[in-house]
Amino acid sequence: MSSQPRPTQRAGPSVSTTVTEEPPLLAVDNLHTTFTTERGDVPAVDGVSFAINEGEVFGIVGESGSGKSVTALSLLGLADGATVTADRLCFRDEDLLAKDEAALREIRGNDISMIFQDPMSSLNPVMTVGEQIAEVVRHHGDVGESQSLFAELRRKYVTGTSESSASWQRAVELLDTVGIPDPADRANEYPHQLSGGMKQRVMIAQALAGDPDLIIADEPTTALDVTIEAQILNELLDLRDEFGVSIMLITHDLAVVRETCDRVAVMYAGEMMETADTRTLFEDPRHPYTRGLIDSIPRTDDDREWLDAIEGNVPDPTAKPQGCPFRTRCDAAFSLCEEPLVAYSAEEPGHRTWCHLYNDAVANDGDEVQRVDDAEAKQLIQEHEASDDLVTPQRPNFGGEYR
Ligand SMILES: Nc1ncnc2c1ncn2[C@@H]1O[C@H](COP(=O)(O)OP(=O)(O)OP(=O)(O)O)[C@@H](O)[C@H]1O
Ligand code: NI
Repeated sequence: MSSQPRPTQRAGPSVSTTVTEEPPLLAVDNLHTTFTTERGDVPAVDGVSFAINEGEVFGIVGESGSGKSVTALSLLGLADGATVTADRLCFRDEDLLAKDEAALREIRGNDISMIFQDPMSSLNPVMTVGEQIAEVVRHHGDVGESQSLFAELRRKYVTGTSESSASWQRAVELLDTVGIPDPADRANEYPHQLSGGMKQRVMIAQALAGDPDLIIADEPTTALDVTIEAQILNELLDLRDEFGVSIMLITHDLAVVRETCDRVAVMYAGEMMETADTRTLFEDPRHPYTRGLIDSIPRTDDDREWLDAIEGNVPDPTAKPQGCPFRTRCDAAFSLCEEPLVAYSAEEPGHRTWCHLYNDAVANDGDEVQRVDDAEAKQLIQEHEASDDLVTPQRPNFGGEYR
């Protein structure tokens, strides 16, 4: 993005990026989210698989319209008007698809929190920020204060939360944790009294109040200038280091990914293009789409226009080319690209590329096809599809029944 301060580069993934003994915190296998609209079905997420480990910062990156937000919303039952299916959608060993709305609400309050780009979508403009956080703290239930409806309404409309109460003090502590100066005073302010960066911090504090294991942050810094962005991202990384919370970071900015994420999934048109640990993705990008995204990261301050940006746009989900959805914009497209996509594993564990250039019957120099045996390649694709192992090499043994 620019040479302005960025979060410092962490020394590589802090968590094993490969096969873990423990089941992942979140396991998503073959997720499909289809909206039913007047103009027909919109397959916004079309067969996405990934896993997030404990304490990991996992990035999802892709251009606008690639299905990042819908993926996140689908995990928590928030994709209104959509049908969500998956071979597996598990938080720890719990099947999220089997949960009803009340159970999902509990999970959203206590296990998985979401932070959005626009803080005002989650902050209440007529409540002080301390009040809003204290409410979440009480709901989480570890301060022993009454959370009866009457008590909450009385606090909300009459007394306010007492500043000597444990929930208020916890709220102030959380505001301090996320780097808000003078937190005791700030707690008494309303959202509109705070700058964009401070509002975003309040949202993070609110997300933390339920003591979650996973924070899903959807473009949390996109609306902020780069300096504030760097601070907020650092704040998020500190939370991971301090509390071991896992973070799913959604962004269209690969520069942000490079400096914050342990592992990353590149999405395009509702599908996976490539997954790898972050260092591998930047050192050895395999998918032409990933290369295009990396090439379009501005290198200097003056270079803000994305000179090498990939031409064209993400196709509408209703009008995707069959086979690889990227092929119509891809310089390396060749005869096989109309065949269904499968994941090809690279040498580095967990590095997978959904691109037929990496079919064993294709000889390529990583950019261009040198030779292809079509019949053999198609055969391999079919065998590949049948072999679930290749698509999810880390598949843990849950032993449950999943839709
Ligand atoms: N409620 C909805 N009804 C119909 N289509 C939808 C709905 N929500 C999203 N979509 C479509 O799903 C696709 C993916 O959208 P999504 O918001 O997930 O993209 P994104 O990767 O988050 O993009 P951005 O970077 O702009 O936030 C888009 O084509 C979008 O138009
Ligand atoms: Ni989005």
